[in-house]
Amino acid sequence: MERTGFLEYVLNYVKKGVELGGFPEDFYKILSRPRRVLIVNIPVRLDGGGFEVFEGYRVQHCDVLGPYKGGVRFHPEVTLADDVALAILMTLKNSLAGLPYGGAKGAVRVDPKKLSQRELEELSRGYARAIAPLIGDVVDIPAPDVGTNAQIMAWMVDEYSKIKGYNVPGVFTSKPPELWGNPVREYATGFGVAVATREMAKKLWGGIEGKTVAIQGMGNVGRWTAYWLEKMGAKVIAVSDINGVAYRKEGLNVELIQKNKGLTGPALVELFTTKDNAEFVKNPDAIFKLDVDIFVPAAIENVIRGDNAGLVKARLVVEGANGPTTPEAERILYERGVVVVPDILANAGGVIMSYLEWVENLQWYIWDEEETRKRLENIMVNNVERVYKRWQREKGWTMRDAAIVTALERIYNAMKIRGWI
Ligand SMILES: NC(=O)C1=CN([C@@H]2O[C@H](COP(=O)(O)OP(=O)(O)OC[C@H]3O[C@@H](n4cnc5c(N)ncnc54)[C@H](O)[C@@H]3O)[C@@H](O)[C@H]2O)C=CC1
Ligand SMILES: O=C(O)CCC(=O)C(=O)O
Repeated sequence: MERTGFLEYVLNYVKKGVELGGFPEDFYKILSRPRRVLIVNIPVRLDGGGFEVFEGYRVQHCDVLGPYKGGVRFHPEVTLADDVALAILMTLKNSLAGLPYGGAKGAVRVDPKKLSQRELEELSRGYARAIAPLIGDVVDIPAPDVGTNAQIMAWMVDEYSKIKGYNVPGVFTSKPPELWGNPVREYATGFGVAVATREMAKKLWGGIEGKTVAIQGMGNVGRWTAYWLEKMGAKVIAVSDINGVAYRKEGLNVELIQKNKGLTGPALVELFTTKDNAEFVKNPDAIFKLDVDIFVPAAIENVIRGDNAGLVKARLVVEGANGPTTPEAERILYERGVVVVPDILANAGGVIMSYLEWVENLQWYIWDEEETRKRLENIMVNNVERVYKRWQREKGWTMRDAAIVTALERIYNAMKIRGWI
């Protein structure tokens, strides 16, 4: 497997965590490799005739704390090494959140936007069939990530249930509310990012009210972060996607997100410029340089790098995406006094909500939306508080160091007590 920059960066962060936490070197040796990797090839009959075969993966990184858990990415450029990096992040994230889960991640090398609805369904069902021997509701529980959504989870859970011959609702999470899902999961990651931002804004400035925000990426995470941050009193003045940035100094009309639930990505950015008088800046990278209090990268990994970290004007960066900040950028931001709330803390709302949905599914029980959101919010608030306190105690550490060491402690203790190390 060829290592990508992303995997190198994640391993670099883990290695630093193992050193800072005073763990034995063998612990790093174990964590630096996934327990199991499955490579699959999925043939799909194309509408125009003929077949395309798509390569996919399911990486199971570590299950010391419980069943493997993590999303599935549909992206044309995703590699096996990226998937390993994402699976390692899931092990850390699930540990930090206090969930009874290990870490995993899946991926298919495909641009889902280029498939028809029928082709997408065939691919999703084909992927579920291909990984079926290695997953299960107490074994490995996938969910959405970039390029996948609740409809895709519905096809996958249906396919898996057909193989088993009975309904298995808990084998995939983030399903539609009509099919064993919980309405909170659709916005859970963005809601969690907003809660983490609000809690950190209280620490830095005494509150979130009136603080200006720029958000990169208007997919599932970005758009719901914008929605909830505005509800909490922040002023979202810029949002971006691959084609460019929508900017309005007085604050964007974020209600448009709720009113146009079907729209995401570039289409949503365009809506702000046509319906909300926002200025459109054609260069998507303009988002980094804006004079705002808070910047939320919520698109993809490796976007804040050594070459642009110096341009970030925000005092607080909250990682909605997984792995958006490279180690070099992290050092530059740290030296400039920019606080970075790390991915494994900030975007854990998605998997925390997945856990709540899974608990409902295993018991065939249903919680209502308000009750579930309250549970999610309490867990997020407690987790931010725990990591913040640890960070304050350890001079010279970044907030990521504090989060990773806290996550590693739980994993190490479980390995120790099980006799694995
Ligand atoms: N969906 C979830 O529940 C969770 C997602 N994440 C992470 O959050 C990030 C976003 O995920 P989703 O919102 O689910 O994906 P998504 O596929 O719904 O949206 C991603 C958006 O980012 C845009 N984008 C890609 N590159 C960009 C760039 N350079 N500049 C601006 N926009 C760009 C895409 O066009 C798309 O609209 C990923 O890193 C993912 O791993 C993390 C935790 C949970
Ligand atoms: O909800 C889940 O299990 C997936 C979450 C995920 O993939 C992530 O946090 O990156």
